[in-house]
Amino acid sequence: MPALVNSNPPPPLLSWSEHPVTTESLDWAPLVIIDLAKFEQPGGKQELANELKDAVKLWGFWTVINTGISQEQLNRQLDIGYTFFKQPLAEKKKVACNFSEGNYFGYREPYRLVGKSDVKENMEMLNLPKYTPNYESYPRHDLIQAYKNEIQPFHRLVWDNVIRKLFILFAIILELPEDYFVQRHDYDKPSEDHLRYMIYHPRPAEDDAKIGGQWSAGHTDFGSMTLLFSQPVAALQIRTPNNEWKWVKHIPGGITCNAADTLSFLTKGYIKSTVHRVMRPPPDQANLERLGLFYFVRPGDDVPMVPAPSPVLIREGYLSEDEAKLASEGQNSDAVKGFEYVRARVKNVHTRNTRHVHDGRGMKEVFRLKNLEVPDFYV
Ligand SMILES: O=C(O)CCC(=O)C(=O)O
Ligand SMILES: [Fe+2]
Repeated sequence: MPALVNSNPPPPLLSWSEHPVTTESLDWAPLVIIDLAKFEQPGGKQELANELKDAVKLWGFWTVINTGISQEQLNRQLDIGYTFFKQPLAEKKKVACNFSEGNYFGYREPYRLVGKSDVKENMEMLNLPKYTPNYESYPRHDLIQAYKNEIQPFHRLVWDNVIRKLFILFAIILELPEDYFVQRHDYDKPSEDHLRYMIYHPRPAEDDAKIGGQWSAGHTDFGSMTLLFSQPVAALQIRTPNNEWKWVKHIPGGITCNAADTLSFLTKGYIKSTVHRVMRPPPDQANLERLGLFYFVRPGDDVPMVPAPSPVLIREGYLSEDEAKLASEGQNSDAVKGFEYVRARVKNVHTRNTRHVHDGRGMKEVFRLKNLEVPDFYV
């Protein structure tokens, strides 16, 4: 008899079809495009680091192309995500985010009301931890388990092909050893990193009008970096250095990237964590489901949250010699570690009362945890 293998075929996938791009001419953000095909070429890393420098300092957002991730691989992930969201709620809730513990892994259900309105959130998401021994016993939905053979390599591919390279470019920009950020975000070490499927469901115009057309309030991301696989439904806006809101344009095959709060405080504000929000799409796209694929990079669980001892930060006045010395000697046994920060931050944001946000006043506070002070926007 042949060896017994799992003979149940995985459930069939629904097929997600890409929407057409908007024909509206919107006020697009002028994001720099980083061509990762140059990365391995002689002098390529230095060239890309030069191109990326202003983007990380001023804009906090940029787009990468030629990532080595194929359209077919991307489409399969979108099909898996779409199929997941079309399952019954009871199935999706089997593995859910636990915000009381600041745990973002699992399914987030759109049950909350937006601000003071009677309008419900319109977005669902599923956050998948890394496929490393640390998360082997972490519960996963049956559908996700059934497609493990595809999700597992994809999850790591995103890190290897894109995240690793961007961290090397940051290190070059800051004149640090090339592996400085890579080591602190190692795929094989525990961290709160996750691959995310996310879907926004269109709302009636009357409902959107009640909440100022805002699908997601202005915020910065908590971790180190976020990757958003570019998709055609325009909705994401960033707040520019001049405090204007500009739309992020679809770059087919590209990945929009943004630096997040951790990289900003590890570099004393040199790397910018830019405020962004999600709005009701333009009229020709306002009735479409918006499916997205993301990778949220978090600092390693055990990484002390102390500034990088970068000569650039010292030269440009972001960091004193004393702070740099302390950081490089690792004399910060009391410093908050990555896991503690991320969990506390997720818990804080998701369990607080944000009912005043949509009354037009917005909010900027400071999140404090031991040695850390992080600006906290909700606008
Ligand atoms: O949907 C998007 O384009 C952005 C979502 C976002 O900013 C987030 O989930 O942090
Ligand atoms: Fe975000």
